[in-house]
Amino acid sequence: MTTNTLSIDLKNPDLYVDAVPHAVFDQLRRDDPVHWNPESDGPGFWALTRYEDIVEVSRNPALFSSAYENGGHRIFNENEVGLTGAGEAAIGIPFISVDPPVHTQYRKFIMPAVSPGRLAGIEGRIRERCLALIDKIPLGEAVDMVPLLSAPLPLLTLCELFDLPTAMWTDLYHWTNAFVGEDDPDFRQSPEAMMATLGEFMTFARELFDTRRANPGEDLATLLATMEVNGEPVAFREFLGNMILALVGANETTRNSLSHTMTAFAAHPEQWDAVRAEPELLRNGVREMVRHASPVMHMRRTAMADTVVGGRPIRKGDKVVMWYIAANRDESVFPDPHRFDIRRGNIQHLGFGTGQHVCVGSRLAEMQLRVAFGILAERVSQFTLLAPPRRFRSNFINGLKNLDMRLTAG
Ligand code: HEM
Repeated sequence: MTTNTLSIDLKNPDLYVDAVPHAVFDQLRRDDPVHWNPESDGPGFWALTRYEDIVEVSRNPALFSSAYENGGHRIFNENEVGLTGAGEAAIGIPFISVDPPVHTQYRKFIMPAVSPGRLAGIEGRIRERCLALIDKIPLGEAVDMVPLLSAPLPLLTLCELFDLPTAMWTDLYHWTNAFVGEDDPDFRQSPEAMMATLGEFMTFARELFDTRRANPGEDLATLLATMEVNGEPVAFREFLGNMILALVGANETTRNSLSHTMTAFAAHPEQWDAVRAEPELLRNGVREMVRHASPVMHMRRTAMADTVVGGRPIRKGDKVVMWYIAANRDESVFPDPHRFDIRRGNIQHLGFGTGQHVCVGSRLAEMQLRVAFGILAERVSQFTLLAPPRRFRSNFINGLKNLDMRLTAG
C-alpha cells in the first residue's frame, strides 16, 4: 500500500465532497482491512472494510457496543459532542444508541409499526403519491430530481406514518438535513442557526407528544410517545431522540438511494432498458440499488473487552468503525463489485446493516424504490445527467443535494 492511502483520514468530510473514495476503500480492504485511523481530535479508530469482519462485529453487540454512554453509533463520541452540536441536554438517547436488553424492547414495539405487512394498503398509497409527483415532472426538460421526487417521496411516506399534514414535508426536509449535516456549511450555517432549527423542531415535537398522549392514534408518533421501556412511560427527551432517529433514518437514506440509482441508470442505459423490458427485475433489483448506493457509509461500535478482529488485536474501549460502503464492494462476496447490475442475484448487502441494529425500515424503503422505478419504467426511456450533482460534505451520509437531469419520454 502507498504511504498516501495509509495516511488518508477516513473521518475527514472533505474526502467525500467530490466522490466516494472507492479506490481508497478497495486498497484498504486488500492491504489493511482492519486499519488504524488516527484522529487529530480524538483517540483514533479501527476502520473495517471487509464484509466478513463487519458481519462478525455487528452480530456481537455484547462485545461491540452501540450505547451512548460508550460513545454511540457515530465516529465522534455522542456523549461528549452530542448529535446536533446544540441544545443536547434536551435530547434523549435514540434507540440506535442503546444496547440489548433494553434495545430489544424498543425493537419489539417499533418493528411491527413499520412493517409493510401491518400497514394495510400502504403500497397503493405510495403508488398514488409517486404518480402525482412523477406527473409533475416535465419530460424532455432540464429538471432537478431531488426536490421533484427523491426528497418528497420518502417524506410523504413519513407524513403518513406519523399522521402529519403532507405540507410538512419541507419542514421535515430542512430539519433532518440540519440534524445529519454537522460538517456541511449548507446545512449548519452557524451554532445560532442550528439552535433556531432545533427550537423549531422542539416546539413541533412537544405539541405532537402532548397531542398524541391526550388523543392516541394508530401512528408512529403515538407509539413513540406512549411506549413503555422497563415498565416506565417514555419521557419527552426519549421521544425527541427517537423522532429524530426515525425521521433522519427513513428519509436521508431512501432519498439518496433514489438519487444514486437514477445516476446509475443514466450511466448504464442498457440496465434501464433491461428494467423496461422486464419490470419484474425490480423485485430483486432494489437490493442492488441499495448495495450500490450505500447511503449510510458507516456505523461505529465500541469494544467492551480486549479482542481480535481480522487477526488484529483490538483493545477494550477502542472505537470500531464499520464501513458498509466498502463491504458492499467486497469482491469476495460481490463479483465485479463496482458494476451496477440490476440482474445481480443473491444480494446479502450491508447497506441496511446486519445483526441487532439492522434497519427496521428496509422493506418500506425497498417498496418505495420498486414503486418509483416501476412507474418511471412505464414513461421514461432514458435518464441523462446534465451536471455532476453537488454532494453532502459528510463522512456519514452518501448524499446528493441536487440531481440535474433530463428524462426522455418513451
Ligand atoms: C434505503 C433506505 C435505508 C437505508 C440505507 C438505511 C440504513 C440503515 C442502517 C445501515 C441501519 C443500521 C444501524 C446500525 O448498524 O447501527 C439502520 C437502522 C435503522 N433504520 Fe434504516 N435505512 C433505510 C431506511 C429506513 C426507513 C424507511 C426507516 C423507517 C421507516 C428506517 C429506520 C431505521 C431505524 C429506526 C434504525 C435503528 C434500528 C436499531 O438501532 O435497531 N430506515 N438503517
